[in-house]
Amino acid sequence: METHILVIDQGTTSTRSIVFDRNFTPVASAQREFPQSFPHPGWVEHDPRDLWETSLATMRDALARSGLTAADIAAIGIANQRETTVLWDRETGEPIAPAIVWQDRRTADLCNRLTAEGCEGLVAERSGLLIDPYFSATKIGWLLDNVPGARSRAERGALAFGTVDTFLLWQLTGGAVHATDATNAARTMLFDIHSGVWDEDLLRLFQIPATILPEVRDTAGAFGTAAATWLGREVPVLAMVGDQQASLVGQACFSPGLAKATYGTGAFMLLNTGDARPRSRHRLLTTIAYQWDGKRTYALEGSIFSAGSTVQWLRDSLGIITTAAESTRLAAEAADDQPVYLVPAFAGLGAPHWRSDARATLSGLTRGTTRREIARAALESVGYQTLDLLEAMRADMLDAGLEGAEAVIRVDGGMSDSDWTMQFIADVLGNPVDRPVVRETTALGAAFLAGWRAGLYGGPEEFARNWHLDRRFSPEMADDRRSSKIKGWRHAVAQALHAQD
Ligand SMILES: Nc1ncnc2c1ncn2[C@@H]1O[C@H](COP(=O)(O)OP(=O)(O)O)[C@@H](O)[C@H]1O
Ligand SMILES: O=P(O)(O)OC[C@H](O)CO
Repeated sequence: METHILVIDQGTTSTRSIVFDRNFTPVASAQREFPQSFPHPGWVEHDPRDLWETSLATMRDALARSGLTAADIAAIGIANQRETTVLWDRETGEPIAPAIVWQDRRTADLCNRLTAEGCEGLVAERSGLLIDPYFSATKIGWLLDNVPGARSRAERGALAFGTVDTFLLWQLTGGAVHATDATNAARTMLFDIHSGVWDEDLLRLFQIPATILPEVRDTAGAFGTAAATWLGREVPVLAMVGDQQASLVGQACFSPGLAKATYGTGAFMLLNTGDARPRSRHRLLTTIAYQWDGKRTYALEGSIFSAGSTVQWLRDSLGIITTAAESTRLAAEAADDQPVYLVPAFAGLGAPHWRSDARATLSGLTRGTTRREIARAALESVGYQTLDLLEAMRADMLDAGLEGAEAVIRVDGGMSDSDWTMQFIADVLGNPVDRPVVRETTALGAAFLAGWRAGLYGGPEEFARNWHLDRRFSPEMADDRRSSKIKGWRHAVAQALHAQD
């Protein structure tokens, strides 16, 4: 009986596969890490074969652990790290080079040049994005120009491009399907998010031949069939979705005004804007939240580069904690009267600043400062950065004459385990923060989309009714204390930015 869903969650540092039953309860999972490669400063690469092999291995392991067989699986859903770029040979399926990961900054000079030449308007208008090495377009161009023979092979139709979803689908279907979904296409900087097609002007600007591009399909829909070789029987692939959009779905943020924030290594906040595509005046991204039945729903997105990674820095570089959870205990014991600020610009600052040259600062130290105050400053930095994103989102919504973001934000990701941090976020936002019972929202979102399309489950309304609150964190901080803390943060950010000027 085809009663279960198998999800691949292919992330930046590890791949997981989870088997869900028809009520979206996870019944078995498997996880594998794979090597990260940093061949030069600012470069980040993955071996695309690792992404596929860990996907296959974890799918098989999760299925074996569930005690089920492929005959019990109604559909496969894929959620994936976004923007990461793969080029492969259509004949052999072999990648022509390592995947260039979303974090890779090697095309920064080209992006700066295009911005200086005034191309930002066209890019923002069509793709909803800012010109930045984060997105796929300049990564593809780099591969075409730097892998010997790549451009001419691409021009004669011998190469295929894909984000990770597309590469995994190609492998799963034995090269039969070269497709992506609208959420992933929206991250390439080559896609017209308004009409839902590859954009000829952007392709010309970034010098990308159309021959390499995948077909763009609905987020929930038919993507072909995984070959019987992999799981012992053919299984349809019925959903593909970028991981941050997957968690927006998993958090049941289907109505305009609903927002989610995922706190993992970095943090990503997405606000559902419905049919509206507000052009951000505060350096946020306009992106596709999901597409089904040919209809696109949009979102505003802000990304914070350092969230959980700031806690990892306390652990691995400073050595002042031994586990991530210890940061919470220390922060709770910190002296209240010490205004210590950590601006975690370890990899520059993301939205709304987009300053890759900014560097981290730790300020307000006195002779009495201990690791407690530093741990608290690290956790608080996540709250302040969330505030900066939320304020930018509200201002954009107001400018566009749209309803502002609803007061409640749904949170998930590893760091949402920290009650102290979630309470601080609620305090500094002056808004409630809701944490759901199920925090595997990325895989859950992909499972819902595939299960819905497989006919195992009703639509979004039914799924939304099954979203359950674990805990609401309500703001408790006094207004004057809140204002003075925010003022201190703004001052610290200004210092971090000016230090580079
Ligand atoms: N109790 C906690 N307090 C603070 N940070 C935490 C806690 N638990 C996990 N983290 C942080 O959350 C991150 C892991 O979250 P996860 O969602 O698994 O990340 P990713 O998917 O990006 O790998 C780590 O960076 C870790 O430092
Ligand atoms: O793989 P994650 O969870 O770090 O997510 C990465 C994002 O999709 C990058 O845009």
